[in-house]
Amino acid sequence: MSKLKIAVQKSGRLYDDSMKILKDVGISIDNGKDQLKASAKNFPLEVFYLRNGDIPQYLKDGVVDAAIIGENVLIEKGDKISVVEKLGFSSCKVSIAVPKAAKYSGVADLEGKRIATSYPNTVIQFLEKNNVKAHLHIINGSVEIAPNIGLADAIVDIVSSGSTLYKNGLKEVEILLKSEAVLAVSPLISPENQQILNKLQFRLQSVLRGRQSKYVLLNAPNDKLETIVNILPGMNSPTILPLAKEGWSSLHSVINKNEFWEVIDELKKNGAEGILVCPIENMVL
Ligand SMILES: Nc1ncnc2c1ncn2[C@@H]1O[C@H](COP(=O)(O)OP(=O)(O)OP(=O)(O)O)[C@@H](O)[C@H]1O
Ligand SMILES: O=P(O)(O)OC[C@H]1O[C@H](OP(=O)(O)OP(=O)(O)O)[C@H](O)[C@@H]1O
Ligand SMILES: [Mg+2]
Repeated sequence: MSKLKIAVQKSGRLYDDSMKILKDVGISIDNGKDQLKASAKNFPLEVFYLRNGDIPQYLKDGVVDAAIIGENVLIEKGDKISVVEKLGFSSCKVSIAVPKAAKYSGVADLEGKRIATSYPNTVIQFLEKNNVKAHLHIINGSVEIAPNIGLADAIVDIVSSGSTLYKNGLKEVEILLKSEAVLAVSPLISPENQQILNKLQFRLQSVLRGRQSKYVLLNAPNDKLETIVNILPGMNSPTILPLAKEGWSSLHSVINKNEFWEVIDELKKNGAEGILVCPIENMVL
């Protein structure tokens, strides 16, 4: 039987969350990452542990059928590779930064300047779009140090919390793109493996939906139920069950996890008691 070949980062920022999401969709992987290749026990899947930066080429060549990869890397070197699902972790930006004291009033200020980066294609595209000519200095890591050692006037690199920029005396001046981990697919995937990918994607979607939502249970006097239903955002058809206590009910529903905390005081003020908020593992539509 055919197996879907999926690449994940061997080690680095994407590794833990990639393995976690595969585990959460119920796939258990046999071997440790030292094997470079491992089979799933209970799903037709083989995992290849690779460098994030090498994955676009493996996808293009059809060496792997799919990958969990940083979207920014695909934008840099993944033409023809399609993204089928955003996975909601490893969020970051690819930004231009300059020394804190430097004057910057717009992209035109980069004309003739030296820019250090590990993402040359992304930078070239941005400069061309803005009709600016600059000199690129391509380096593989520790890009933020380049202005301090006199190697560049500006950098383009990943920014997340901004602390690396801060520590190196730099300020973010332009955001070129926003990125997160994604599920990408090879243009050469076979129809048979596409079927397996569809199954995997279905499971991923149910886990991602679950991660976005909370299951809420609360008790309330019957005469307050209508008000409470109206307070809860995006509530669709809550379950209402009578409690043993006369005149009271229990109300159950699923709500977006970001919305719940905003209304909790309102709920309490309107008579809700014993509020429980539980995680959801899977939400199958
Ligand atoms: N500070 C960060 N915060 C959030 N996400 C990040 C951060 N740095 C990188 N990422 C995301 O995680 C991906 C992997 O980053 P990481 O630094 O682990 O590997 P890499 O050096 O880019 O790749 P390779 O596996 O080829 O060594 C990046 O492509 C980006 O999408
Ligand atoms: O805005 P921040 O939260 O500080 O994150 C940004 C930093 O994180 C990444 O480096 P990483 O730590 O992955 O090291 P690397 O250069 O070895 O990949 C990236 O290259 C930036 O340097
Ligand atoms: Mg890194």
